[in-house]
Amino acid sequence: MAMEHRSSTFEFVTAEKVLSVLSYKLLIDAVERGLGLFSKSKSSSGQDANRSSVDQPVRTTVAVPNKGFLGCMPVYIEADELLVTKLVTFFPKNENVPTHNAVVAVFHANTGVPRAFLDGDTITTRRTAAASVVATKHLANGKPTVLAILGSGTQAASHYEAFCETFSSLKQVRVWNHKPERAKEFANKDERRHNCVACESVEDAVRGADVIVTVTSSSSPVLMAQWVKPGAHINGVGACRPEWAEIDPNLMRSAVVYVDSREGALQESGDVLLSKAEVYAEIGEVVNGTKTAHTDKTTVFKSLGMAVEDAVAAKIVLDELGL
Ligand SMILES: NC(=O)C1=CN([C@@H]2O[C@H](COP(=O)(O)OP(=O)(O)OC[C@H]3O[C@@H](n4cnc5c(N)ncnc54)[C@H](OP(=O)(O)O)[C@@H]3O)[C@@H](O)[C@H]2O)C=CC1
Ligand SMILES: O=C(O)C1=NCCCC1
Repeated sequence: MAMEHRSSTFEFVTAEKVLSVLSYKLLIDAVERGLGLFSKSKSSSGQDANRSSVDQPVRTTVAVPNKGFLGCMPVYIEADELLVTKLVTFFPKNENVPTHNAVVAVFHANTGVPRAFLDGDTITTRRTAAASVVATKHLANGKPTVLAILGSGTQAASHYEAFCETFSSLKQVRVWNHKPERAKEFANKDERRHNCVACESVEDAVRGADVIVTVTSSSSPVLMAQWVKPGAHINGVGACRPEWAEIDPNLMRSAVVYVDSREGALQESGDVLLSKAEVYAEIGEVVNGTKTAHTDKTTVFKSLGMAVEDAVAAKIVLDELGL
């Protein structure tokens, strides 16, 4: 559907179209490259021939008191001539409508003229799981056989899909939710029941797990240090406000902590700020080979979500649809 915009036209890409082309196979490679470009951009000087320019400020947010917030996430990726911004809302108390809603706007980088508007929900859902997969590929200690997912909402579903598709070594996925019936519903879906079990407690879910994903809207820790197997890898995906946390501060302090953006984490992540944990590296630095993947230690990838991930996802959609 083309929309008139002054003398030019731009496309509106529906949720169905995004879903039809945004495969994890394409996305995981693209997100990995995007994370690398983002971290390389800041670590090299303007004189460096290998410099890769990514201009991505930390997300700005406006709050709707007692309800949620609107986040604005712009980025320019010079190497791909991508000028993109996502607008995303998070209203955690929503019932019967999604808690996250997003649109992604893509502009022509040479003129600034709008090029396309994309439904942003699948982009947000899938690129976040793709980022966790990338971190897990680099940081997990060997091939994971047991995955624990804390939370049973939209991100739980995308992480289940992306991890099962990527890690053929997985034998069991355990899911916990603060409302146990929802964990059971999640695990009993036809396409999941062959390898997915619902657990009554977080401890039962994470005991012995190789990889743990926290995808809750909790503002206080749900994952405690004493339950985690030494050497496990944790993807901390929720708790995107400076006063919120999902992970025990003791676990944050004792693990090797990786983030998507150091600057973002130091402004937005309660898990990092409240625990005063040291941030060892950006995951993009590991991708670039400039920081070590401490696979033998307990590792946390604290994900907050970045516009660079949305932009590379939007590029896949536009390329695949020939727009
Ligand atoms: N890092 C990133 O890039 C991104 C992070 N996120 C974050 O990931 C998290 C999950 O997002 P999403 O799956 O889309 O959200 P959903 O609303 O779909 O799911 C939220 C989950 O958290 C559970 N939950 C709600 N309140 C609590 C609580 N107090 N304690 C424990 N669990 C709770 C919900 O259970 P129930 O429904 O049964 O109440 C549900 O299982 C959120 O924090 C979100 O902001 C999201 C997008 C990107
Ligand atoms: O990156 C995103 O998109 C989001 N991150 C944190 C929660 C809101 C959406």
